[in-house]
Amino acid sequence: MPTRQNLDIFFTFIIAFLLGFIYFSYTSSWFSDALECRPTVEEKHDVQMDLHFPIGTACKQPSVSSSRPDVATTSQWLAPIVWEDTFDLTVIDAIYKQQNITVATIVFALGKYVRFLKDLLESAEQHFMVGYRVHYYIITDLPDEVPAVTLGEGRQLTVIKTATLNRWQEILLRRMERIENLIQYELLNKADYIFSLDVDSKFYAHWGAESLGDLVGVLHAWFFGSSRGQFTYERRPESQAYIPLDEGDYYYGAAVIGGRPEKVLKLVKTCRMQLDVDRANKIEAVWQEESHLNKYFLYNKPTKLLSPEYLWDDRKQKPSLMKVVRFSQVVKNYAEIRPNP
Ligand SMILES: CC(=O)N[C@H]1[C@@H](OP(=O)(O)OP(=O)(O)OC[C@H]2O[C@@H](n3ccc(=O)[nH]c3=O)[C@H](O)[C@@H]2O)O[C@H](CO)[C@H](O)[C@@H]1O
Ligand SMILES: [Mn+2]
Repeated sequence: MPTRQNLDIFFTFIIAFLLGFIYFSYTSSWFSDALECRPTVEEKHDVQMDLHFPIGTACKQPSVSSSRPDVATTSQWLAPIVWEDTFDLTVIDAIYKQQNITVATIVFALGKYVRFLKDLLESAEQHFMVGYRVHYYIITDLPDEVPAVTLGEGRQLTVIKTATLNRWQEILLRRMERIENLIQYELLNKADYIFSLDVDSKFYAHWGAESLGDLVGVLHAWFFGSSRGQFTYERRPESQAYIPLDEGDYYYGAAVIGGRPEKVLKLVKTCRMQLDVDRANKIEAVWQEESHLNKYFLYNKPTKLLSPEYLWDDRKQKPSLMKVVRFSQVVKNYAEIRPNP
């Protein structure tokens, strides 16, 4: 016969167990992932990253001739260069949608640059990785000024407070180090892909999973088609970002850097170390972290290149080979917006 005391102990135990269960399921991401059957990043490496194509998906037959004879669609090392009409979104989405990926999107907005966040985020919600999980990480010294933007399903935003810096050059030089920390302490096991984006920008058209790759660079709008001698690489041998005049593939814009977390980590860590050496030697590369990025990409080739459709400039006339502008730098008054000349 159960006594009253035994029953009390029994029910207390049940209630404690239920409370523990609820607490654990709220606090443990492992638990919620397991409940949702979301694979760990390691499992994804093995299985999910295969380009599995669902049986019975209708799509056009690929052409054997080039769909874009007017532009180069591969680099010398056979990395694709992504242009409109070089990919079939039906096929891309059939492959990537089922991978249930999360794209971490890192944006710096310090000082007056917070004013660009609203347009950037609102346009991203319309055009950027729509239908995929996106986690924005906004790094700012003015967290209270981050605008409230309505986010779609599967999309979230985290604000990270950082110290104010009074030189714009310093803000740019420190980007690599901050991205390195964020990946190392937060994103390695949370994100499948990463993009770092300039905040003074806006999305105008589709930007989707065709942009994903192990290491992704973008061809700078102002230097596309220029000869390598004209690229604004760092030309002083004293800097770690030095590139000789007779070397160089493309001029890459630092406004867009992408890839798998471990690949981007290697990039930002290497650039940060080179920046540290330059700092110790009291030399600042001509285009700050962009010069170091260009050096990195010269000797560590990106696996996917995004055409200038993915980094245009509102001030620039659109040539006929540009069938679409997806993402573009907005016009700004440098003297008014930057903390120093
Ligand atoms: C299109 C492109 O590739 N742009 C690059 C270019 O000039 P940009 O003129 O595009 O540089 P920028 O003034 O937009 O600065 C780059 C980014 O740093 C952040 N920021 C900068 C200043 C500030 O006071 N607060 C703040 O938050 C913000 O995210 C901004 O978008 O060269 C810079 C280095 O000199 C960077 O490599 C930029 O990515
Ligand atoms: Mn910019």
